[in-house]
Amino acid sequence: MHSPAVEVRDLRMTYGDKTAVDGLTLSVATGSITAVLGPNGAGKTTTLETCEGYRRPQQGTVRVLGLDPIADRKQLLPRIGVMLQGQGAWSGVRAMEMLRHISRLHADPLDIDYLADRLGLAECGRTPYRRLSGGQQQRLGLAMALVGRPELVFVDEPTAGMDPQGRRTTWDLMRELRADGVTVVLTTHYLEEAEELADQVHIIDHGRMIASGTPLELTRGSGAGMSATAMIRLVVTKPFPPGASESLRAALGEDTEVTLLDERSMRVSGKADPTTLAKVSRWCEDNDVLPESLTLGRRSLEDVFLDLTGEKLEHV
Ligand SMILES: Nc1ncnc2c1ncn2[C@@H]1O[C@H](COP(=O)(O)OP(=O)(O)OP(=O)(O)O)[C@@H](O)[C@H]1O
Repeated sequence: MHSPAVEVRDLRMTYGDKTAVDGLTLSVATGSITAVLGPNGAGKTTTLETCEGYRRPQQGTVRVLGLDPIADRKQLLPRIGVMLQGQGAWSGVRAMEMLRHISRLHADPLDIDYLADRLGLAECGRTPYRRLSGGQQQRLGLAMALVGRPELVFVDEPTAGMDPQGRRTTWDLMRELRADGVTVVLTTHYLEEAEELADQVHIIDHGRMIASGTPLELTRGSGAGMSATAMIRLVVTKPFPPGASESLRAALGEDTEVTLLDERSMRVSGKADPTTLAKVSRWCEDNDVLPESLTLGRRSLEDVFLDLTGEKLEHV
C-alpha cells in the first residue's frame, strides 16, 4: 500500500471571525482522482491553498507526499503542479511564451508543443494572455500545472468557463494522468465532472466534511456520512389531488422525503425496499391515483448533494 498523497487532519482555518475550514480531515490515495465538491464558500479553495503551501494551517496538520507544504516547500515544489482559480499570467505575454518560461523552471519538462497540441492551445499560442478566452486561459493554466511532470496536481475548478469540447479534452487528460500514476485533486462545481472522473468524492459544506465515498457509494447512499436511500419517481395520469405530497409522506413515515416535482410527478427518497414501493402503490389505490410510471432508481450525485446541503450546484 502507498501512503496517501495528501493527508489533512483536523484542519481549521479562519479569516478574522469567519471560519472557512472547520476541523476538516481528508485523505487522498496516491494515483487516484479525488474531487472535492461543495457549494460556494464551503472552504474548498482554502483547503487546497493550505495543501499547496500558500496558507499555514492555523490548527491541524497537512502532509503532501509525506512532506510539510511550508517547511518542505523546496522539496515539494518540483513534485507538484498547481492550477489556481483564475490563474494569472502577465497580461501581455503570449500563451506559448508563458508555457516555455514555466517549462524552463523544471528539470525534465514535457514537450511544450505536445502539451499545447493536446490542450488545443496551438492555435492561440501567439495570442497575448489577456486576449485569450476564459476557456483558453484555463487550458493554459492546466498546461502550466502539468509541464513539470508533477506526481500530484491540484486543480481548482479546472473546467470552469470551458466549452463542452474543452471540458471533454480536460477530462481525457486527467484520466491519462491517472493512468500514468499521477494523483489528481480537483475542486469542482460540476457534479457531472465528479461523477465522470473521480475515484473518490469528498463533499464539504461550511468547512466540514459531510460525506465521502466513491460516486457509486454516494449515489447508493453507502458512503461515509450517508444513509441508504433510494429514489422513487411516481408519475401519474392526471394532476395530483391537493395535499398529495403531505398525505403520501404521512403514509410512508418519518424517514421519507416527498417532493412534488410538477403537477403529475413526485420524487420520494427513502428506503429502497419492497415495502416502501408497496406503500406508494397502496397510497395510489387509496387516493384513486393511477400511476403512469413508478420507478426505483439510483440517485444522481446531484440528488445526493441537494439532500445533504439543501443547495443546488450548477450543471455542466
Ligand atoms: N481572503 C479572504 N478573506 C476573508 N474571507 C475569505 C477569504 N478567502 C475566503 N474567505 C471566506 O472563507 C470561506 C471559504 O472560502 P473558499 O474560497 O475556501 O470556499 P470555496 O469552497 O472554494 O468557494 P468557491 O466555490 O466559491 O470558490 C468563504 O466564506 C469566503 O468568503
